[in-house]
Amino acid sequence: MEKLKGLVPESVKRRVAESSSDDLACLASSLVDLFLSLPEFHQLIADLVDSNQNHNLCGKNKESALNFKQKGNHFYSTGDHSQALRCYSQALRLAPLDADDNGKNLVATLYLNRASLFHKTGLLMESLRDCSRALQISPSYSKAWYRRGKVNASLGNYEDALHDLTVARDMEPSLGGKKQIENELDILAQPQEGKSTKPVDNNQKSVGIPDVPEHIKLHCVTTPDKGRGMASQSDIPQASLIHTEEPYAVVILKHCRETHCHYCLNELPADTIPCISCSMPLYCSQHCQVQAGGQIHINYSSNMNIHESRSDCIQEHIKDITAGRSFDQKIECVPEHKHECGGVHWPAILPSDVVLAGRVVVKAIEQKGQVMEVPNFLETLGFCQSYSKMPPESKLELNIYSIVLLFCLRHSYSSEISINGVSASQIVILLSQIRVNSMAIVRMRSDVYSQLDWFQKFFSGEAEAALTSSVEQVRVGQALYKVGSLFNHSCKPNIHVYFISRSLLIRTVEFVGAGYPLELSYGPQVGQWDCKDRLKLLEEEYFFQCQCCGCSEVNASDIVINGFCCVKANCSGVVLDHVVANCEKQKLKIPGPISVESHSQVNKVDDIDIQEVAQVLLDKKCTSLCIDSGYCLKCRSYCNLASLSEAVKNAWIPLRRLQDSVTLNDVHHTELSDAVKSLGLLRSILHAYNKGVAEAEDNLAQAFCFTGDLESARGHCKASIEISEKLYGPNHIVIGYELVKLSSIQLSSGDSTAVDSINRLNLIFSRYYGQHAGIIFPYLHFLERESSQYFPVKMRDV
Ligand SMILES: C[S@@+](CC[C@H](N)C(=O)[O-])C[C@H]1O[C@@H](n2cnc3c(N)ncnc32)[C@H](O)[C@@H]1O
Repeated sequence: MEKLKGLVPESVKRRVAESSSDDLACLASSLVDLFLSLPEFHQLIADLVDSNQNHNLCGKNKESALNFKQKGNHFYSTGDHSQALRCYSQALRLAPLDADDNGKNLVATLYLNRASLFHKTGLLMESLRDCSRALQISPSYSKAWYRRGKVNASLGNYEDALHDLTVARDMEPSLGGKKQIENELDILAQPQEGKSTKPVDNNQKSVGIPDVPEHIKLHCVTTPDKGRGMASQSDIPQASLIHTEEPYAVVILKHCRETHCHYCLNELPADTIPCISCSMPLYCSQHCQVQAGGQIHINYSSNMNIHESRSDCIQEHIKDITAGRSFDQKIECVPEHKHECGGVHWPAILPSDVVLAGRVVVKAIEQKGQVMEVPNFLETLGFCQSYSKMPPESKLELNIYSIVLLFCLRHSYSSEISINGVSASQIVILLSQIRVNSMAIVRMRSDVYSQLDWFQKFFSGEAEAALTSSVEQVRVGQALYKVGSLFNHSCKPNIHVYFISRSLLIRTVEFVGAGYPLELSYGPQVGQWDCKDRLKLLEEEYFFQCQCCGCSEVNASDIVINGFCCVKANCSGVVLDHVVANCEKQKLKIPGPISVESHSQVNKVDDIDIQEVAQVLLDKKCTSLCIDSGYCLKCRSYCNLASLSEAVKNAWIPLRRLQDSVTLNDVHHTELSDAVKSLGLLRSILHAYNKGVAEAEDNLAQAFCFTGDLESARGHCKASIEISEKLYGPNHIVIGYELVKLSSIQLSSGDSTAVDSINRLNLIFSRYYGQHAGIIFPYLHFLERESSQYFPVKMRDV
């Protein structure tokens, strides 16, 4: 792509830089002509769409599949189970569905090999699913019936095991084989201990998305500052579910391609399923595979005779297993990966948002039922866009990608797709809409589970184990939601977004009055960053100047978050550097008199210290408030910020070193004591509620956990939380995440106040995630279970 950019003449680049959404068609038409005249462009398209190249990234390849199968068999026999699994799964990814391997279907053989591996390693459900997959492809595969019977027997599912083994015996051609199965059947025929129960297949379990209560009705409102936005027609209590929605289009992010399902975006199980026509996507279940790639058509005719001359219940059993019950579920009418399939490279190579644009175009065309001459579907989608406000470099990229995508779609989807200035400009607009309207689908960072390891190590007496992770969310996908994109941003959001699979759910995090805007955070929040950093990010990523209450009204958090403390002893005032001071002055330049009432954010703060700090700004009711950098806002004492900033920089050196040592699992005592001294220095220079102090406290908590000094760890963790409470407010989800750490430390050190922390974090989580808190964050169940085991009396009192 860089090469193409370099081939665009400077004069055209200037035109692109100056272009607006109104004159795009003419510009795009010149670019199409330019690219068509360049051999390099034709080569690039050929590379992206040709599925028959030597170094094919995404196609099926029987030879490679057989190679991986052989390696898998080798690792299996030498006992290297994880390598064997990797090889079988890779072979499955590469094997064409109709490939033959010594008279057997290769894919069915691979599923069976993997099923044997799972059986051997105790992954019984995975094994059962792979047996069924092998049988759906080759219903008369006696070894697969046999393996299925054995796995069902291991699961205690004796009735199914009997049926499986009966079918296996009948289909087994060799006499020796038949005899062996007879023996197994004899053993099963003896009375079995325990009850025969159907095992629950978690792979097929999906969480139902609840309906929004009927009395909650949202409507779209328009304001001069923010355009369209959403509001409620009536008052809404805190923690109410106000909106759920399925995406219009979704794409997995590149870094999650090997770890998450390409359809539902959940973490992949061990028994991954590949796409049937290419080697790129991986799915967690056949349901997701079919939703993404379309229905699989297997020719059952050659297997029709397998039902003959068998009892009704055995016939029913064969039909049940080989027809694949999971396909019965309702299939979306537009399989979203289908047009990218067949081994072409472009879906793997182009950026995720360009692939997402391709999915939007195809879905829009499919829904219309005809390929449109001009894809004017954008109007019907109704997303806003900010093309004209984008920097020149982004505009050029969008213009190039739009033409490349059109060529890819014409090759892979429909030759009727027209490529001209009008269609290319429409794709440019679509890409710019995706930039500002798409949402990142997130998941809780899975190494939260490493906390679980850490925690269990404490209980088993391995005190040197470390608290390895904070609770974090990772982006796994990018999606467009038609209604979801109408919610505007606030750095002090009153609603919270989360995802179950690909479904969007929105909940209020505080009481919201009728008609009041419902606003979520696009990323930055008050308490996380100061105002200037938030404004910068929103400007750079979303191309707007934030007009939310957090950025336009004085709030205590923004004043103290990067503040220095006053040089005068016992003064709780704050000293601002010139960047923060200028930013706060901007807020006060709002036309009209400044009254205490207008600054609702400050009035809401109930903590007396922090209110005192902020109140200094509001005591003088005029626009010429003195927010000079370097002077205490409360007592006006002067503070030499230049020398203090240098001291702060130096104080961070030992703290960062300590952090690195924790990461490397190698903490020395001297490092720890240097870091404690640095924290003391930071506390003497920075304001008591400065974010940097909270981070230093958190670093130390982690390091003391590592060394097993849980009392110190608990103290630093609490100190960090106290600051976060001032910056975010006491019931913010960030406090919930920090309480997870604190309660883990408390539980580990036998401190019964863990119960209070767990109760508090449960309240916060249910406010943000409602009844889904445990699904989003399974570690909650673990904390509850452990605390009721160790402090049963206290838990009962709650
Ligand atoms: C996802 S859209 C939200 C819906 C949009 N207002 C509309 O009319 O379609 C994002 C766009 O809304 C506007 N917007 C959202 N939050 C804003 C805020 N806090 N301040 C100013 N503009 C905002 C910006 O133009 C931004 O690019």
